Amino acid sequence: MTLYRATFLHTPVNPFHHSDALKIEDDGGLLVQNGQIRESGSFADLKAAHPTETVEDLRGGLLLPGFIDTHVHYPQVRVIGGLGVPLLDWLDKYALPEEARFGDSAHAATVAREFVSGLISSGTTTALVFGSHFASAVDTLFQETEQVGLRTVAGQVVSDRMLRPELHTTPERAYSEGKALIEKWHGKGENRYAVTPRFSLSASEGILEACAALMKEFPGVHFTSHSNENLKEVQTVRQLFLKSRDYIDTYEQAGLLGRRSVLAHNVHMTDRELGAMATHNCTSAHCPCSNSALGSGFFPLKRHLAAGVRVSLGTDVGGGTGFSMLKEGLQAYFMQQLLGDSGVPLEPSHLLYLATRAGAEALEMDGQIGDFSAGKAFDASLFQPPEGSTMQAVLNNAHSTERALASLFAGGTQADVKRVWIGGKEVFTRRETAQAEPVSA
Ligand SMILES: O=c1[nH]c(=O)c2nc[nH]c2[nH]1
Ligand SMILES: [Zn+2]
Repeated sequence: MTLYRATFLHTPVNPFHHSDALKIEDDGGLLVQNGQIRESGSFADLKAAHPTETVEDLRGGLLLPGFIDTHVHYPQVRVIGGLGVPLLDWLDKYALPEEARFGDSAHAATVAREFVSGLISSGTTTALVFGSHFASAVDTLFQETEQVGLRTVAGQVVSDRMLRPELHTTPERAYSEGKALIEKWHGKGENRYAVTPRFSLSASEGILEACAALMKEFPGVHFTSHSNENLKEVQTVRQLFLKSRDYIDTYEQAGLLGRRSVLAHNVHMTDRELGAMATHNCTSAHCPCSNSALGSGFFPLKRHLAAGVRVSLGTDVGGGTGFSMLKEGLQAYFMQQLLGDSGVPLEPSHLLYLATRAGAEALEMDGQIGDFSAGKAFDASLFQPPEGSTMQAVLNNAHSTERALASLFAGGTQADVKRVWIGGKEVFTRRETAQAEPVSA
């Protein structure tokens, strides 16, 4: 067993429901055996109870539960930064041409490495991933995540209209390729499968039926898609699905909504749609950087909470601007501030919860990951800014550990991630480089 000594913070309960949800151990101890946390508390108590265990000293930074990104696109790493256009134009101009390249296995393998290393080096240990339209590229992604150990819920993206011909499939092929991928990867190591129609705009009723058939045949799989992101998209979906009451109803009528369903965005929601999401116990993945970059709109967090809809956080790379869940937390905070009375004032506890435990709940993995309680896997990220950096000065002089957490969300980047563990295995260690010196006159 290893006794990790660290300043750690976590949210074992939901801060939107409990005012004391943020738990802080300034000099904490986590006793880890076979990748699982056996005991969690103060270092002094754990050391007294286990005087002979090996101690690994992680003091000097903040240890957080590994981030859980609940909406991120594997084939969009290289289109990060396509600014200046709304969703449907962004898809045509940036995302879809790049996604059409994933029939090329060498390209798919190179980007799979970029994608997985981008996530773990940002402190993300679990991700709900929008895969590729090409089954072979999804297989490549799972091979990479299995090798690295990233906890991954992913699936083949399916569509049969309004994208481009290379990205279209048929209901029959969507079913047969999905079935083969599920049988190969769902439950293998830390991989799970998510049935993934791209969005109702690009999916006929036949595609949604094929998705439902897979979910009926394999009840443990997850479901993910997009919904209510952009007004033009919403209007088009309304015209395409004349028998549906609204956007959410297109998925609801197909029988795709349940406890393991995560819908990204949900910016333009009716009260009926929020009620339906609450009834089906599914989750909205809020992607604030993407919503800002694409000008999609302000996420109605207050209305989600009032309706009892679960909310988690996603980076939405590449509509979003990078893999940092710290940046997503900050952008969520900014947008709620800008909403004034219609917004929810977010505190550090909310940001940490949204970036960690909320994702575990969205994926129904909260019995296993999401916080540092005894019994959870040791999935953790150590944030320790480089020597001489501004962030180091800020954290070292924070008035409290809670303030340090707020500062980390405000100014932390990938450069501040020092070490990352998944199930007790260290999957990322920062290479220390020579310190930059100011040039003297
Ligand atoms: O943000 C988004 N990114 C996408 O790739 C996409 N496809 C459909 N809807 C989408 N929204
Ligand atoms: Zn997306």
